Amino acid sequence: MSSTETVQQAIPAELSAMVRSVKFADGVATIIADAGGLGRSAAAQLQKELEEAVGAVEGVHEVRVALMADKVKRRIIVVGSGKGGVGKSTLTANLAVALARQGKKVGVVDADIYGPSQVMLLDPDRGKPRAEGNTLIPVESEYGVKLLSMAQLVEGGKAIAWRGPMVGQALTQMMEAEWDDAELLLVDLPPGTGDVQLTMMQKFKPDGAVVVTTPQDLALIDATRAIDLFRQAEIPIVGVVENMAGYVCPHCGELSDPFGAGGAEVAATSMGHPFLGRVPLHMAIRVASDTGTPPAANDGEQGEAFLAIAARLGEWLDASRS
Ligand SMILES: Nc1ncnc2c1ncn2[C@@H]1O[C@H](COP(=O)(O)OP(=O)(O)OP(=O)(O)O)[C@@H](O)[C@H]1O
Repeated sequence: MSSTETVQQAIPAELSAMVRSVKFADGVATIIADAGGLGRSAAAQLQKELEEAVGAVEGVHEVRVALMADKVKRRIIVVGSGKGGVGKSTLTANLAVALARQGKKVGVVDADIYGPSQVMLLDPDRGKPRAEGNTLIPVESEYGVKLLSMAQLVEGGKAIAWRGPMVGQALTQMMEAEWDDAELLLVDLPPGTGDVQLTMMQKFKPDGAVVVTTPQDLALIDATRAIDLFRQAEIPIVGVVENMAGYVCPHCGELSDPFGAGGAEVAATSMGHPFLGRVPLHMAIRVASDTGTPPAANDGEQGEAFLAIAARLGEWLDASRS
């Protein structure tokens, strides 16, 4: 006759430390195990091994395994800009890679539904996300960053002409994907203040927003508008980044300021928000980005500005941990 004790004895010694309770009644063995700290596949393996070991016990007709997992406290940081083309996607990809290098588990959501560019930046091999039921499984980029982008879900080169509700659904599917152990989601927003931003703020309440601008007056005015939108939605502003700040001549290395200089810092400070740093306009940044090798993945000069801004974001995340 099988009993709770015989079921317990059937559990392999190397798994028993994870088992919290075992019950056996009417042919059904119920096991509760602690899968905290285990990744998705290790947890699935633990479940399978328990089912096999206990299922082999005479008199056991059914094995029910319940795994307790650590609840990952996942935070959401959106990267926005008032205006297109200021380098929001480039910054998002490089911040993600830099934070992953610091040991953070990071996911990137490319919410720039109409002009997704994270695949080119982070996963030029163009992996396809899998789906389990209705849940998407993000692609693992080679930089240790998980990625979901509309570009993975639609055919390359096709224009995306969606209406508001469809955009909201696509965003929701990406945000509610199986992000597993990711503790931080960086969301690359489309430029401006449209449907995606509103859905994002109302439904997912980001923990903070990074606003990117270039030094031109027009970009700064638009950035101010983006900051205002976040402020109205009570999303804390992590800070402002000035991209394309100063042109580094690829021939002589001289720095000039075709778009002006320092405007973003002045604007951020006057609104009472931190200035996170500036990234120079450098041809090597564009070339590296276009070939899917974010400068922050390497120790070269072009990655330095991104690494410094990522460190500031990391400090902000640590300081605002509840
Ligand atoms: N600091 C930089 N130096 C050189 N090129 C840059 C820099 N930042 C961005 N770029 C280039 O500028 C272009 C626009 O950048 P990116 O796509 O990141 O902007 P965006 O704000 O996300 O644009 P969109 O509005 O299309 O989403 C890209 O070709 C990118 O490689």
